[in-house]
Amino acid sequence: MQIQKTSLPGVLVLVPRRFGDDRGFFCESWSRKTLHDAGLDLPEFVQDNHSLSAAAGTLRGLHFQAPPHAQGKLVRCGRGRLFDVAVDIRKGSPTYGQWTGCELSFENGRQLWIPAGFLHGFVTREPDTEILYKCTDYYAPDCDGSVVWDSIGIDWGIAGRPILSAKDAAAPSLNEFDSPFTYEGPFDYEARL
Ligand SMILES: Cc1cn([C@H]2C[C@H](O)[C@@H](COP(=O)(O)OP(=O)(O)O[C@H]3O[C@@H](C)C(=O)[C@@H](O)[C@H]3O)O2)c(=O)[nH]c1=O
Repeated sequence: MQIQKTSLPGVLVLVPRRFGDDRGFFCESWSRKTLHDAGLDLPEFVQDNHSLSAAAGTLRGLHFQAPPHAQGKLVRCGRGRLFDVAVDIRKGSPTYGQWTGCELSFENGRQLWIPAGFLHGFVTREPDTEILYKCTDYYAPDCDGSVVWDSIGIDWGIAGRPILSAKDAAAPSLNEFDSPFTYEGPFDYEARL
């Protein structure tokens, strides 16, 4: 398992080991023990999500759940290719409003760890792209929130407008948004990695 820091402290790229053979490959896509041995203890995951986006250029986000149901997410791509993005929305954070992104694909097997206190969104780069992610809290529609995709200066790598849900198209901009998260200092694991 490789663990790589990103430009946003707290957000990590994880690359599980793949064992290839004549049949294809095998990989442990999640192992609490392997991560613990590498110095990374993530919160407990309680829900796994899976979605399919039929067309390339489909953008879902930027989403969060507010406390007390804030979610950390461990994201990977099951089929196809997508560009996954995290944005720090913790008030008082030295990196408030900053974003980082990573291409996740079936081919590269990368995963992105996005802690609570960050927006999450992605755009698909191939038709029929599947995303799979583990969440640290259950879906709580009353705590669901979003920020519009084009109010942060993210380079999504797309030409023209993406395909959006009506809800995502009508989301507030980052400037209009009052974040429910507050910065509580650096994540313990950053110093250990
Ligand atoms: C997120 C979610 C949605 N739903 C339902 C609500 C709705 O009827 C339908 C589709 O929901 P949405 O349009 O919100 O789906 P989607 O736009 O794919 O939302 C997801 O986007 C990515 C970026 C995330 O980070 C996720 O946490 C989630 O917010 O699924 C659940 O039952 N459980 C869930 O956990």
